[in-house]
Amino acid sequence: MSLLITNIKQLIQVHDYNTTIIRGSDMKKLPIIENAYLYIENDTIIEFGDMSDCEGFDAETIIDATGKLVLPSWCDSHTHIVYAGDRTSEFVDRINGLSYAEIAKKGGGILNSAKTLQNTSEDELFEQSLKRLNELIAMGTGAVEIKTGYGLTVEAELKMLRVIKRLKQESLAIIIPTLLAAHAIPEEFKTKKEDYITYITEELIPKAAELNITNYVDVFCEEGYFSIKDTEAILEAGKKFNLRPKIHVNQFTILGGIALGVKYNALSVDHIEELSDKDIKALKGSDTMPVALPGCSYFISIPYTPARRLIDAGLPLAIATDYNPGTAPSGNMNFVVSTACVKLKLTPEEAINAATVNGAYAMGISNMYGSITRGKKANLIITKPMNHYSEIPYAFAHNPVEQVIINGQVL
Ligand SMILES: N=CN[C@@H](CCC(=O)O)C(=O)O
Ligand SMILES: [Zn+2]
Repeated sequence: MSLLITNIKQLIQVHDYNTTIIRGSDMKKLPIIENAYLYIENDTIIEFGDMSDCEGFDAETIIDATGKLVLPSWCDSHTHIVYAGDRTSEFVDRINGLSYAEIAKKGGGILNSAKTLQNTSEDELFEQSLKRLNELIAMGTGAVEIKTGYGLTVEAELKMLRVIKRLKQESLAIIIPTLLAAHAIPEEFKTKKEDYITYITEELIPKAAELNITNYVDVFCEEGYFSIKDTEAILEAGKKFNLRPKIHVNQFTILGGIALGVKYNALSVDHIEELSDKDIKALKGSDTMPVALPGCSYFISIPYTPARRLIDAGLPLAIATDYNPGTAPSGNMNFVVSTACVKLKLTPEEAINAATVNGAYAMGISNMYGSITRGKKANLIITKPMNHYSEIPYAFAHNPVEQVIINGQVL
């Protein structure tokens, strides 16, 4: 199967060499070719260049992209899209002034979603999740991380993992599963949190590892959820099964989760609505990607990640949706890219780098995804007609995506 895309107004995120992470001031650069072509064989990018050099390709399919842009599809490195039902009643509570903690206290929050998921059949959970997955693919996402964390029992967490595995089998999208058993303390463990930690470390993680579906472990390191000591015990247990951390940190309070994540060589530390100079120091020189989730800040009205401080300190940054029923019920990466510009003060170049190469890095797949590079997988967005990539974040809440290509297949 071969595909030639011609007359591309701007071919975006073009790298001759395998770029796997973009840091600091380099995030301001977004390499493009104006009036370009792109040639794909099967699932792989074979060649690209100036339209004037587009000769000798005998492609089975030709797409004329006159007036349109082509860029790598979005890499959404933080989602919780496997959930059951919704939490619309909490939405109204929040409008009426209740905080995330207050809503959780009155029986809402993660435990509410866990109860619903435990009572939902595996098939039904799969159907609901597939619908969300297809919606976000249509909005330009080609690779997505999906967390467990609404099970909170061995049975329900494994059910979530099996659903993620099925999504992986049935969808063209690249799916990276993460085990988030330490998402909240179940009601029955409320007065004996230590026992839940033991349950996770001695039962849940070993059983989940047996399924061989995930390479990552997550913890909600936050006041009222999992302390630094709890988080360390879980990361230590994960390490025995080669599960690399991708953790929730600094969403509401700074507990020291960033330094702990770096100590355990976390692939990413996510949220960071709160940030100290000590956190920045811990991240410097590490292989850990900070991830901002502006959709969550928008939806529950908490501070936006101080992204400028991270990037201006020479660090990389990824952005993701955090798609979940409680704090970010949207998988629209176009909105995230726009919000990153408007609220996090990223330039369009920085936001696109954060949502492509660095998003792929935060899923451990940036050697194959996230940029237009010969030999990398052909995961692409063809936009609607527009003049410049800045229009993607500028026209917020518009859908800039006309066509999505995943692993060389036009959807
Ligand atoms: N904060 C922890 N986890 C999710 C929210 C989960 C929920 O409220 O259902 C987040 O990333 O925001
Ligand atoms: Zn999350």
